Amino acid sequence: MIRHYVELKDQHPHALLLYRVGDFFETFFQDAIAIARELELILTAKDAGKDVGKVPLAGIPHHALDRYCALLVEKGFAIAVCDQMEDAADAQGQLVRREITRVITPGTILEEGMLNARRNNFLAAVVLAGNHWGLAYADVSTGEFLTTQSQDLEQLTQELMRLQPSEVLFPTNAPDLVSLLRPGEKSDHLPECLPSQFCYTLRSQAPFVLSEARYRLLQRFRVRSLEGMGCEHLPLAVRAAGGLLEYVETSTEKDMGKGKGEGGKEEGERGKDKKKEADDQRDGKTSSLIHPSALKTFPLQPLCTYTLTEYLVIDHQTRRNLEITQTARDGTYHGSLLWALDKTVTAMGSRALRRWLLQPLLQLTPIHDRQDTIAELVENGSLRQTLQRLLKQIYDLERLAGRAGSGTANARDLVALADSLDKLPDLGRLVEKTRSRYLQDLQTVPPILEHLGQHLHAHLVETPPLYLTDGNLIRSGINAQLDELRQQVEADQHWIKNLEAVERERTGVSTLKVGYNKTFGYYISISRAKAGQQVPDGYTRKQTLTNEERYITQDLKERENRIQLAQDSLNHLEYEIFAELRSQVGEQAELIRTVARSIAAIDVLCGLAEVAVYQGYCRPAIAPSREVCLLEGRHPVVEQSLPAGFFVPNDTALGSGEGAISGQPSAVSRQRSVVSNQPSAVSRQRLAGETESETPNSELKTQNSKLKTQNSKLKTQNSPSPPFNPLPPPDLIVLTGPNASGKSCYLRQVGLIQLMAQVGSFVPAQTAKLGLCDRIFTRVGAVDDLATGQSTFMVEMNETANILNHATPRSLVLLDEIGRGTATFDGLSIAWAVAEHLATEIRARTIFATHYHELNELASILPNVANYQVVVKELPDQIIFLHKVQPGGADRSYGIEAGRLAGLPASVIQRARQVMGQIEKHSKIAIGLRKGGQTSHSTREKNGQAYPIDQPIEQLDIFGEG
Ligand SMILES: Nc1ncnc2c1ncn2[C@@H]1O[C@H](COP(=O)(O)OP(=O)(O)OP(=O)(O)O)[C@@H](O)[C@H]1O
Repeated sequence: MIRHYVELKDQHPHALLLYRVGDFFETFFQDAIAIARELELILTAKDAGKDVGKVPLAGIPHHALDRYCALLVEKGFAIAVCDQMEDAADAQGQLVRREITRVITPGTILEEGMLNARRNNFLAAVVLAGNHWGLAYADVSTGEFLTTQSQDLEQLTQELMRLQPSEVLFPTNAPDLVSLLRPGEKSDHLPECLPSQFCYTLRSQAPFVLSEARYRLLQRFRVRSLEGMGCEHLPLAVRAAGGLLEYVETSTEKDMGKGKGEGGKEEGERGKDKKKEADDQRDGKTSSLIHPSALKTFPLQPLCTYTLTEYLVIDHQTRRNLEITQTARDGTYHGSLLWALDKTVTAMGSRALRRWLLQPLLQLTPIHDRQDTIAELVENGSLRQTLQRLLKQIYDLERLAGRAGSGTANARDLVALADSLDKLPDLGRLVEKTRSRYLQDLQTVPPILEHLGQHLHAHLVETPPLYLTDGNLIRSGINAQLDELRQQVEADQHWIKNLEAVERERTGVSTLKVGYNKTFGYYISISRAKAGQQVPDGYTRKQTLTNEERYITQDLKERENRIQLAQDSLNHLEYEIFAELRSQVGEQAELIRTVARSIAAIDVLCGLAEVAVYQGYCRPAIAPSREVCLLEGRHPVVEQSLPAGFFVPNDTALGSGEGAISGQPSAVSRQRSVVSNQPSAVSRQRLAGETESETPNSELKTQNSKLKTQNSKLKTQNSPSPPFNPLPPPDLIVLTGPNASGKSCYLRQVGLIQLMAQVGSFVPAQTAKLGLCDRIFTRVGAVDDLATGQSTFMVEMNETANILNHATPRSLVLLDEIGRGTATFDGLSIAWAVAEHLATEIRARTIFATHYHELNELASILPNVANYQVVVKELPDQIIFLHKVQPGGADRSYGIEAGRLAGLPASVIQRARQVMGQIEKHSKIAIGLRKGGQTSHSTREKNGQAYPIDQPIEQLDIFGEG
């Protein structure tokens, strides 16, 4: 047995091998040590013979296989399940025949209990060629199969972070090709651009070679060219997709028992195995893990090619900072944007919403389509509610179709699918008179699906058993042979039922009974007292118990055999009829999934309409401009977390000019860019203490005033703009305010509203006018990244560098404090330079929240910068947070007050106040900057750059009085 184990292990070295021995799935050697550690099981030892000695052993009870497998897969292990294919008794002293029945890897799960209904389970494949890359991904449970190709490895990392694949295939020339690298495991064969938190399966290069990959795709989808799939001319995308397909196809081949090993099955033995499967399942012996005789192949949808530029780019940091699908603090769903918006009623809808939030759109038409549908569902509340009631009754069609297509659906799955298909005509009628595109998509139900639902109902009983080989799946009146067999079994069972009365009368033994047990089958029992007197004619003793004797008769045995045979034929026939039904469903898997996607979209839109109604959202006007214009905007998550009416809404006005969107700068932006060519000079002059009237560049001034006029004109045309500030909307807002006043909240609210608008959702504001943006960047208080050995400050600088290198005038940049992790003046200088660069060189729409009040100076230097502050009310002993954003800059942070509220000892607070007094009195830099350069600055040249220097700074005497 150990030798067989080792042989199998050699064939599946990347997987933990669970080997059925009686009631346990055992593991030996390293696998035993691994599962004992991972599952907290007891590690024992087994004697493996004289030559080997004791080997480590750990096992799990057979009935708990699914649960333990789910745990292991979640931890990133692959598992090979080796089951017994015959009873130990049948083996007659030989080694029991065993086979690998299923190989599960994190990316190829189909088992319902192991999948999260509300999110996709992606398997990805990556191909690299220098700085270029190809990425394909598939969800084998829902059939999605996509591929793309691009350059810039950073983008690849970001795309993988968006997908969060459960397993990534990577071709390499590594000698150890079969190993599966668990999250965090390092390998020399993995390039740095592949994030280490995923599971990697190293594959050979062969299936990823272009010709091989292309051929496989052509074969699979029965096409002559990949043109229709959009990737004929994208070699890296084709290679990744072909390599992924090969993995999926070979995993199923393996699962089908095509692998070598002791138990390679002959065709003739299949029937016997089915019977064995039936027996085992009846006895509750086997797990519900997909059986090899059932698993065909994963039905994947035709390959789709996508480009990264189709969607709003949200990098991983921004996804985390905006808490789109999980909170930044503890990674929970509760408290995320998804949580606030998810009012879907189906698993398909929930998965779709997650996808939509992670891929906001860049094109106006699809955004308008979604908005139109939400608007219709907002207006027509009764339609929305009836739709949601109906949607609730629809099961996960995407995954049910997948299980049918892969031959793993059970009868309950098909009944659920039929019930769901039955609802389609009702859905169609309900949306008959609707106007918007998504609702109209549901108007026509493909007749073939309507018929399929009826067909399934006509064949399958209402509540079939869980196991397929137990019979009682198919209704009577469907198949003549089935009816005949059933009648025969019923007649024989009737005969046995009557036997007790007949035999009592014939033998005169009134206590005679007819019974059944698994070992002996049917028997006649007579109490021992009576049996002692007289054994009736034709009775053969079979078993003696304390109080009774058990007999059989020839007639009874014959009937029993007939019942058994008929029942076996019956179960077999039912299974065959069922399998035929299942493959009919499988043939329609693609069509079912198309309908499922329309249903999922409607579910999402109904949910978004519901949130819009109950939370009072508005439909944003989206235009190809640079505007962010919000009246009474709110944070969608914080608002829902606070009691009704507690959230303080705030206005936002940012950015103007249209040209940047289309790539053709408008007059306004052209003029602004003239300004942007000169800013450093201006700011340097300001910093150097020159007043505006002394500015030599009078042309610049004229440009600026023209710009202001144009912007205010634009603003009037683009009403409704909030009556927020009479000046043209700035490109950069410097946002100051005390600790905990609401700066971060405001910043994120603007980002989330922009994102929601590009998802097509209504937004939490009274009115909203938003330009399409190409990227949202955020930089929010960093934490040490110990894993990569980066300090807080370095993480912050990396993130800032990324923003400055990639932001465009179409981007929205949200900066929550920069430069905090270093010396105050270093930090302030960096913050200043970053803000200046964003406002003048990049001209991205930016909100810069900061405690460096000195940055307020920028607004008086640069025309496209404005100051806002979150105001508080100061009482003698405390401050009251008003959470209101208003024009102007705060001059204090009330940090010491925040410390007092947090419970710092009174003596520390008092001392801090004293120290602050001293610093304020003596810090020339701070005072100088705050006074807007009115103090005597001078400039000097260094490396060709002008920069300000202050009067020599006095040594601060913060410990004394003077
Ligand atoms: N507009 C608002 N209405 C009601 N409550 C708000 C509002 N904005 C923020 N808050 C509340 O105030 C708390 C603090 O807000 P936030 O974290 O945004 O402050 P902050 O100014 O960024 O503070 P710090 O400078 O210390 O980072 C939030 O957790 C939220 O509960």
